[in-house]
Amino acid sequence: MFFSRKAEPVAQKVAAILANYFSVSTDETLLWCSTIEDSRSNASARDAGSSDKSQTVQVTLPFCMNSQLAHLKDVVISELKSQLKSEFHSAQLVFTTQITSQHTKLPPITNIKNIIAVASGKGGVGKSTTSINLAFALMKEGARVGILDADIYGPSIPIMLGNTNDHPESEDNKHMQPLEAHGLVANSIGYLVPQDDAAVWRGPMASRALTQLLNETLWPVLDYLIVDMPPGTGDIQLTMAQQVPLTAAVIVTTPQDLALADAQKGISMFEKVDVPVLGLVENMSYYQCRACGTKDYVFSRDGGEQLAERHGLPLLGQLPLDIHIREHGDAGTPLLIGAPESPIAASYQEAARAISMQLAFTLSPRENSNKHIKGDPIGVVGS
Ligand SMILES: Nc1ncnc2c1ncn2[C@@H]1O[C@H](COP(=O)(O)OP(=O)(O)OP(=O)(O)O)[C@@H](O)[C@H]1O
Repeated sequence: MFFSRKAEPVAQKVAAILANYFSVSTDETLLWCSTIEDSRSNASARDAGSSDKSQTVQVTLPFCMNSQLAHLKDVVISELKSQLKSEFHSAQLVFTTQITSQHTKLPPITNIKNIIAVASGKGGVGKSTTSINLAFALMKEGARVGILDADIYGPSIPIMLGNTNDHPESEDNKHMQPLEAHGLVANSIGYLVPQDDAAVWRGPMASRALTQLLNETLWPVLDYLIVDMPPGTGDIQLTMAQQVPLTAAVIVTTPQDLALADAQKGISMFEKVDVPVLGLVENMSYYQCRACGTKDYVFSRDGGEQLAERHGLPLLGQLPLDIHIREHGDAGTPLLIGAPESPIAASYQEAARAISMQLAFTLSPRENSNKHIKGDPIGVVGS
């Protein structure tokens, strides 16, 4: 078996179909497509006097979308069948995922391809809930994901992961093993110090804690590390955004005017430090009555959409105010784990795919993109 470097006609057709599907250029999608020729089948085809070549087109997507791959494959195969004279079997099209490490101004952290800050201008809008569910949603879509709870003033990730009594282990007193819950690797200031201690830290100590957590954790190879930022847009958040090699940021807001004004400040803060904002997630967009299905727009309507439009940013998702989101978070089994087949879980996954695609389509790959990927350290501690 060998890989062909130049795109064979079938691979070119696949690239054109994908370009149309994702509304990007064929130049981009051609980079995803390669042809694998099975020399054994070719030999047997020749023996049988046939000139048929057994070619497999391999598509390596630079973003994750596992839940949609079967549908995408159906679309490509049915288009190909209408375009090709010869037969093309479904087994001749293979999809894989290889998330690219995107450029950052600061040098990358070992093993982490992309660091995504989830931030909100205002407290209590559901930033941590959104962070954890997006992390699991990205995982479900096929990415390797970790979460870092940088919310020094109210670390809630340990509660949402149901492992508040666990502590990261260290063999050399310098580095920590991250904890693992439901397959997600995590670290949080909440695992290390009593909450009341961290809550009185001043700015420099708080941002030093974040860089230490980031640098001293033995992260396995991760496509995405989600960083749950402390709420607000003050000096502490600005320093954190400056000191960490953030690939991009996602802003969480409710549709309410008050929250939107603060979300706007969040966008400006990341712009100031040259961290691209991928888009907005609107949380608590509406409440849907379980008895009659009526939607109430408790915190106003479509504010996130309008703010996104004003800044030319995508609205990555709209999540309802829903009792299950809160209950599953409190129980240590976030919605994506506790109710993975629910429509709300599907909405988080849609937002996760949008984030992954935004990263792949709007940012530039890092030079020497894999130099900092050293491989998984031995033994991640499970809970
Ligand atoms: N969409 C939602 N539906 C129902 N409850 C939600 C939703 N989003 C968040 N919550 C609940 O609202 C509360 C605050 O959420 P969360 O801790 O995620 O907010 P936060 O913005 O991270 O807060 P902080 O500013 O304190 O860091 C939690 O009890 C959480 O379970």
